[in-house]
Amino acid sequence: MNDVLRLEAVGKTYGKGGPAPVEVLRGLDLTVARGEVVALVAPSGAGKSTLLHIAGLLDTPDAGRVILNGRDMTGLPDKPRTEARRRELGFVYQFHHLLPEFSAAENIVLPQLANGISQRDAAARAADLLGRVGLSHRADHRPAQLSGGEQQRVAFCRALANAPSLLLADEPTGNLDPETSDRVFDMLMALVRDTGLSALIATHNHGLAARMDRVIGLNAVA
Ligand SMILES: Nc1ncnc2c1ncn2[C@@H]1O[C@H](COP(=O)(O)OP(=O)(O)OP(=O)(O)O)[C@@H](O)[C@H]1O
Repeated sequence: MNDVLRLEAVGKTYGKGGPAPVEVLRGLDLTVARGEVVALVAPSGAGKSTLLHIAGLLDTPDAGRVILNGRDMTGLPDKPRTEARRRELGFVYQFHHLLPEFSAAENIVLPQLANGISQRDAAARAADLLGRVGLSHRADHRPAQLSGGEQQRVAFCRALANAPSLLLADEPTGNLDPETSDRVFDMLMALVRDTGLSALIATHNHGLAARMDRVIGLNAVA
């Protein structure tokens, strides 16, 4: 079981059976091996978000299978899918989506408490992660008090809070200026490598994609 994620012949059509169906994915095969960082490069509208939602168990394909850590997740009820999402997956988006009323550290502690980790262990992990991205001195600041790059670094730490096996990221540095994007991306890669995480990272940036282990292109179906 060396693949963390395996998508087999995945298909997705929005509005199937309706007057204006939109076929987005057809017969898509994709694997992410343990410890591998894969870039997903796709033109706008090709179905990158759809694919990440399916891989992230937030949406279901209407054909094919989604296998996460050797377990076929296709057709499972919501409860085990939600559980797997909370324990095995980490998410980073273009915008940080941090909780504004909580500090950087609290934003990393809260998802751990939801998974039954003790306050003490959660706080220690948050401190460790913030240290790895050079933000120990910002632990008690709220998101609005942080720069865009700092907010995104906290979002990376939050995604890793529960030690997932797979990170799914949608344009994780797309909201930052090119120089900050490069620096913050380096930190994300260091975090991923240090923790032995696997990742599927969608980006329009070919320079960033070239720094990952493998690049997968996604073309529009129609
Ligand atoms: N709920 C929906 N109903 C109908 N069509 C949809 C729905 N969601 C997405 N689509 C269509 O599916 C296609 C793929 O959308 P998706 O958001 O996956 O693309 P994307 O590659 O992430 O694009 P971008 O880079 O612009 O975010 C688009 O043509 C979009 O209009």
